[in-house]
Amino acid sequence: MPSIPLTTPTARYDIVIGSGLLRTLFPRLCKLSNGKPFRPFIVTSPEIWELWSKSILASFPEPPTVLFLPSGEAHKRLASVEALAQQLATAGADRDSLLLALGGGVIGDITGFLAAIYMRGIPYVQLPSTLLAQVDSSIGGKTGVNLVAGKNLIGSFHHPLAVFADTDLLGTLPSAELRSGLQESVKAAIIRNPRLFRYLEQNSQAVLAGDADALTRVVAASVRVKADVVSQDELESGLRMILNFGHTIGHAIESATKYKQLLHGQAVGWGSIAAAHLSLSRGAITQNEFDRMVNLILLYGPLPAFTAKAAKLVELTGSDKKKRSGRRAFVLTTGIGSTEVVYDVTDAELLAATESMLARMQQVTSKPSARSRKK
Ligand SMILES: NC(=O)c1ccc[n+]([C@@H]2O[C@H](COP(=O)([O-])OP(=O)(O)OC[C@H]3O[C@@H](n4cnc5c(N)ncnc54)[C@H](O)[C@@H]3O)[C@@H](O)[C@H]2O)c1
Ligand SMILES: O=C(O)C(=O)C[C@@H](O)[C@H](O)[C@H](O)COP(=O)(O)O
Ligand SMILES: [Zn+2]
Repeated sequence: MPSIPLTTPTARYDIVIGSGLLRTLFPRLCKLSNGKPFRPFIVTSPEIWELWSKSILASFPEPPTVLFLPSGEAHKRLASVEALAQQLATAGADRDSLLLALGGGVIGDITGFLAAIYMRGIPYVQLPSTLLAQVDSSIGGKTGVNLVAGKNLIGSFHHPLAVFADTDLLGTLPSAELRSGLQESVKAAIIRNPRLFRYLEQNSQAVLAGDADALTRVVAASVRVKADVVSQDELESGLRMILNFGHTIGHAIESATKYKQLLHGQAVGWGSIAAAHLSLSRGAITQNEFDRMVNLILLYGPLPAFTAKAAKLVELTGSDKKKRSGRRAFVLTTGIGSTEVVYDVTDAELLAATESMLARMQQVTSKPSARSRKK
């Protein structure tokens, strides 16, 4: 069973990946707490609990308290954090309590933030239940919520005590969610792992069919990329920005569509295509590299169409957190497996790349998406 360590100046923990982890959760938590008593609180959604409560409860001597949050990106906001904090207080949670985030990136980001601020900080463990959460969001300690003004604008860095990525959970994941998560793995491959890139190119059938070995391999390779980057730059002062490849425009798309039209991974897929266009226009990648990147992104689609103008998207990049002293930081790809962060991308260049991405969207999608996220 892969167990990948992540070490930063403030934290050290393992990301354990494999089958059957939920069924053995309680003894694993006892080991983590070094014999100190702890009171577990599970934060999850009713849908996930319905599917997986039996497995989770199997290892607990007494049922833990469960706090529910409705599914969906639209609930990733401060009001949800306050409601959960109130429930924690009413249930008597204290600094010996341990939050367990059982869910996708939305539950993980909210629970991590709640853990960061409840009583000025309590511990939590990530139990990622979507592919996206297993390959990306459960790792690295970025927690927070959205504002109308922009994505993840409120939050903190607060690392979990451990990440237990039980790959059995992926068995109940809808196909669109699996494909959305794969966009973050494609991102990891583009920025830092040419071997993963080739594996994703050559094994799409097995990966998309949910083959357990193929998915475990993709999760482990993606986690290694993220753990390696975060270990070197915990607070995103430099290297960590590369994990934001595709997110400058991706986040603008999510914000322009009010977090309702696209899944995060789908927005990142479009944003990655825009970033590849910009990289091509600067001569940072060859036409062949560009084609392989776009083909791989679309192979793990379909990416639904959305409604937003290029100029609006460029305007919305104004709230990007990578900005330094007012200068836009942009993550370019300089080849399969390599990146460069540049500070001289002009509005005109970004607009042209965004327009090229929108033109591609017109080509590959016939009609606007009817998909809308749960409110
Ligand atoms: N903190 C980070 O570093 C980081 C990294 C990447 C993404 N994110 C954030 O993650 C969020 C997206 O996460 P996501 O894609 O996991 O979406 P999500 O959390 O909304 O989950 C997607 C859907 O899948 C359902 N679901 C979850 N597990 C399931 C299971 N095992 N079986 C069946 N259904 C299941 C959920 O109920 C939900 O409806 C975004 O808010 C994004 O900003 C954070
Ligand atoms: O962990 C990181 O660093 C990332 O950028 C990972 C991204 O996939 C993720 O979507 C993250 O939440 C984006 O963070 P933000 O700081 O750009 O809001
Ligand atoms: Zn992301």
